[in-house]
Amino acid sequence: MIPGTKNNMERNNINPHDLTMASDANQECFPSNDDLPTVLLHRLPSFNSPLKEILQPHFHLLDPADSPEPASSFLSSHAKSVRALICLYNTPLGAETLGLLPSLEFIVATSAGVEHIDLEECRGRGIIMTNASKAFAEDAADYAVALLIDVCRRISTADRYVRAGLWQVNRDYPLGFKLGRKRVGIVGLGRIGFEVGKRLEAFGCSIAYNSRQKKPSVPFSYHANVVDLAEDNDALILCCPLTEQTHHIINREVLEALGKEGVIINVGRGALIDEKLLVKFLSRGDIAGAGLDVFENEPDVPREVFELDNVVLSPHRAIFTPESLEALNELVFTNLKAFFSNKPLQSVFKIEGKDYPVM
Ligand SMILES: O=CC(=O)O
Repeated sequence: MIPGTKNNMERNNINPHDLTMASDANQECFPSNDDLPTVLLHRLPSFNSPLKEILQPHFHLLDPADSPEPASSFLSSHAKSVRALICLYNTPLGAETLGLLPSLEFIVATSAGVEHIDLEECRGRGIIMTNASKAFAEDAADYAVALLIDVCRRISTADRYVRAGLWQVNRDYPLGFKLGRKRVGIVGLGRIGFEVGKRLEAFGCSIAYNSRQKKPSVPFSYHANVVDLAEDNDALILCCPLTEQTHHIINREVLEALGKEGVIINVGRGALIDEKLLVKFLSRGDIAGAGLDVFENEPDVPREVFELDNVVLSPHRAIFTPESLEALNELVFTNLKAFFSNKPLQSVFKIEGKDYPVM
């Protein structure tokens, strides 16, 4: 366990600058301050300031946010020696920025999804990459299941009903429907999708999935095609990364196959769904409901869904808890330490060939 995360620091009253996290391997690797590898902070989430404190003693950190210069001129003049980079999911990392970093060997994405990173460019340059789904999978899966239960049992709607004083007026609040024994199709069986499946099995649901390849070691049934998955299931839960192949993977054909009783939950990325079409299907009752943590143009949410009681909305928060941020900080630190000590990385994904990241 990494000692320097905020919760731990508060609990244990530790000063992050006193941390002695450098292992023997680290000491061998970084014998003096001058030899600390340069790590660029390509924007950190504002709510995750402990990460900087954790990394500070072990790496030479370069943070454009500390400089009054615009990021691009800062990078042109200071970033030639950057060997590793930490980046945030909604900050694009394109060929132009990567071109300012000739020594870059390693990218640490602090997100599960990496559609903001130019993967082709990284592949071409042989840059290694890790993402954060290992830290986030359990919390994202809890949230996906919570959204599904909320939509099925109408919990958010019931909350609004009670708060509006409608219970006194009408005792017949409409029934929701049972989750147990429902058939659930998971789109994308990476770490998050697998955790969703595990949880829903415990509720007595039957689980099927679609992903690029059948996974020999999982007990869930595989559908090579999302239309078939929608046809055969009562709910779809989207957990896959956004790529050219998965953009609008939920299209008219899939929504029609899901049908009037079908529910869709999205904790992946907004653009996995053709959002305008989804709104039409929801408004007309052509699918039963949706639980949406992500949207095509965040933070904009189509106004029409505000009127719909069969939709539960959430501001892209599925992955975040204090615990998952603590796990993220641990993962980022462990991976950087491992990379610069030539040790195996956690949650690395291959970026040669046609491989895409797992969420
Ligand atoms: O949505 C957030 C992430 O991809 O980590």
